[in-house]
Amino acid sequence: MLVVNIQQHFLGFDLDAGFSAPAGLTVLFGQSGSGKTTIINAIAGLSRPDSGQIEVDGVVFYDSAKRQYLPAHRRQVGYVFQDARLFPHLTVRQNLLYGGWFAKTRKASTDFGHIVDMMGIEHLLTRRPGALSGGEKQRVAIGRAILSRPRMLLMDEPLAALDDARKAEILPYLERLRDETHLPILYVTHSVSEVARLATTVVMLNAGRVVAAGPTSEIFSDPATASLLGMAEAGAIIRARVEAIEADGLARLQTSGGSLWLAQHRLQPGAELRLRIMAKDVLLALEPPTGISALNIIAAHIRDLSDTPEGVLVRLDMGTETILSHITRRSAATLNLRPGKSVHAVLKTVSVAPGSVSVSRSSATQTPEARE
Ligand SMILES: Nc1ncnc2c1ncn2[C@@H]1O[C@H](COP(=O)(O)OP(=O)(O)OP(=O)(O)O)[C@@H](O)[C@H]1O
Repeated sequence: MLVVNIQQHFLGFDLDAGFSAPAGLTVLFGQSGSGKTTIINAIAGLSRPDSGQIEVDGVVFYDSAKRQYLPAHRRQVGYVFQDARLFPHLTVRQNLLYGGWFAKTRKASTDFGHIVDMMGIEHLLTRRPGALSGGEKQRVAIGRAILSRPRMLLMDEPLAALDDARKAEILPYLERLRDETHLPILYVTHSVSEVARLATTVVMLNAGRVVAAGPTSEIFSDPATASLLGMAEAGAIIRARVEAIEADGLARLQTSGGSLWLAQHRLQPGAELRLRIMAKDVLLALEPPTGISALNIIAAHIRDLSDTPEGVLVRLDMGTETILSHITRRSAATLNLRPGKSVHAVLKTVSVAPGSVSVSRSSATQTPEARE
């Protein structure tokens, strides 16, 4: 577990940020200039805050009150930057083993094989970085960071320099990294779809302060987060499991609120997914609507309503999950929406996180099962 509580003053900017990041992938998320780089530089030991504490798994990196400061080279923090920063004259194998003081032990060679396999870079070991794609270089850079046996990993926008195809290629490796290494990973990104796909915990920063922190689904279904993201990006993330691929090719998904159907051809029964449901794509009806093309209609209860500059954001409980719907003030008044009321949420679009993987637009007439 990483525990951070630091203060730093620059001319025109004050950072005062406290949060903890458990094992798993914690995304540090916030607008440009909100203090993300200042925080990760302080954790890496590249800069010293004015005051505060930083601790990883009980090891004190910095404690101003106790005058403790562990220099960067003794922190054992793996750092992955936007650009892979590999040595161009060394092969991939040599890059991976660079500084590999541990390389002669049997455990080390097992680790090497395991990490090479986890990052899918076995076939690249004899190449030099010049002969790798951007995504491959990043996988090697991540492999190198893990091979240094870090206490934790810091990743500063590791996909920002890649095009969408390369991003999609690397995301499954980041998921494996998150699920198999049990390292705390602090990951900086501007991309909501990366957060949706990867984050187990989200720390939202605004002007040097932590404005929200917690499990991803909770943070994204919070109206306060929605207003920070803006209504075009606001939306909940819910978990789903693929139950079956039906005869017409639609995948039937089980969520805690009921079944959903998705036209996603690459899904396999049993797969666990994260779905992103944008607030602007959720309509509300008092009765289960009939004769409409939307396939995904789920019974829900209104938890609360909050005003936005453009309308009303409705927070809905759907089983144990929470989703958001952004509607006009006139609609909210006409339907007399209030907390506790039962409604039917019509999901125009459900996308598998990240949004770039696939988007399902339902086209069939509603079936009786679709109302479940
Ligand atoms: N060494 C410094 N001296 C003075 N001001 C600094 C210094 N480093 C950062 N700042 C200021 O601190 C604020 C936060 O910067 P920081 O780089 O941490 O933000 P960020 O969230 O990482 O932004 P971005 O997403 O653009 O990388 C900015 O206003 C920046 O100008």
